[in-house]
Amino acid sequence: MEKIRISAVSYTNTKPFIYGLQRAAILDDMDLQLDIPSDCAAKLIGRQVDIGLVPVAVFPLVPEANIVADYCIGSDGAVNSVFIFSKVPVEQIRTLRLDSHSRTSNQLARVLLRFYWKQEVRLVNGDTPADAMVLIGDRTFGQAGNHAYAYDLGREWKAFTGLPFLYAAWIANRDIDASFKAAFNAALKYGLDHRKEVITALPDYPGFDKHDYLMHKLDFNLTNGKREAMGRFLEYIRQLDD
Ligand SMILES: C=C(O[C@@H]1C=C(C(=O)O)C=C[C@H]1O)C(=O)O
Repeated sequence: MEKIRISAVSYTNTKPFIYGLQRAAILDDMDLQLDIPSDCAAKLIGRQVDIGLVPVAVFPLVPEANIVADYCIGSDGAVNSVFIFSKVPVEQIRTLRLDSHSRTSNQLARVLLRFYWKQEVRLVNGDTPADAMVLIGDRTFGQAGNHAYAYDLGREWKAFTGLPFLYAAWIANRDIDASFKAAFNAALKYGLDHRKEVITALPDYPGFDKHDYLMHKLDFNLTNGKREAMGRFLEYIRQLDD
């Protein structure tokens, strides 16, 4: 059998899933690759992999996109790893630097600035100085106190919409065999059920509570509320360029 090629996020948020997949009966049926989120997206869109844990902002770009798992990267309120770090309060932000690792959170920042905070901002790339920047993943751990203003975008989305948020989901770009999907879901669940072991094996990050992050801030269940949030979010993204 051809191996199923899978791209998963290389951050701490995905470690419970990796723990489960590495102990799964289907381990030999998979070619598991770890990538930053923007590369997960590019590989799934370009058909270099069959399944990816991909940022929801790119769903419309994935050919034959179909969700293959009941688990995801989400939060219900603050997530503690998706931020706008800013030199000024949000109503004074004029320039925003995006994060090259991100697809969803860059768009979430733009959506919140436009429709929630009602700010017009200019986007800048690379090392260009800016009033504020988007930063996601492990590079944010313990960093909130080092910036004049830190806006947790999971918290702000909930304040805006009352909804949880879906950052990334397990998406395929073709039909996946039902028995593989069942085993894949079981492996993800096994990893989530063993989060305590995963947390114990992680390094400590100064000023960052890894237990709280993986047990409480991240919410891994792909609920109806998160699906609703995805629909709302994709609709806002469409309106951004109007
Ligand atoms: C919560 C997070 O969720 C993620 C954010 C993503 C994005 O902004 O494109 C994509 C995948 C997830 O890793 C995080 O990375 O901190």
